[in-house]
Amino acid sequence: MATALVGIIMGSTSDWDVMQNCAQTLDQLGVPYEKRVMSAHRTPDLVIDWARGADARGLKVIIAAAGGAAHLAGVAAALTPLPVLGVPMESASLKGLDSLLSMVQMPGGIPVATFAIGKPGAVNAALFAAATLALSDAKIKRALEDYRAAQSKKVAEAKLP
Ligand SMILES: Nc1c(C(=O)O)ncn1[C@@H]1O[C@H](COP(=O)(O)O)[C@@H](O)[C@H]1O
Repeated sequence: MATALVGIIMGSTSDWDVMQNCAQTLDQLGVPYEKRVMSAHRTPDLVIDWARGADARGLKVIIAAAGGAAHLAGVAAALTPLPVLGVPMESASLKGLDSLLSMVQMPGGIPVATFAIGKPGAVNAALFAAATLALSDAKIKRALEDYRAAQSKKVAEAKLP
């Protein structure tokens, strides 16, 4: 199995329903990844160990998903020099606005590149991670070009009822 280049982490198994779209997109592009559930609130020691070791394990990009008081991405970003992409999960009470704001409003100095709430963000974070890797990987670049071409064809050929 190829060494993982992307680490997908999420605050709860309840985030997987949405985040499987991120994993599927990376699968489509042939980008190797690892995926883990961990929480800055519920498993702080695990997050510290995992994020501190991510760079040395060969990961290049981290995608962190969380909902509500979504601190996971920010805490991971504080623990690693790797780029961290945040995907806010839709929350039951505030529809994900809480997740979005707690992820995007990072203090200066520790960036989290924050994507749209829910599935569009999950897919786009995977595409963005792949685009970052494509800067130095011709195979991933071709896979991204093919993805775009297929997407354009689908839209151009769409039939309305
Ligand atoms: N925001 C965080 C963090 C964190 O930021 O560390 N850990 C869990 N959670 C979020 O809590 C929500 C509810 O979790 P449960 O469904 O397990 O109660 C999830 O969306 C998760 O990402």
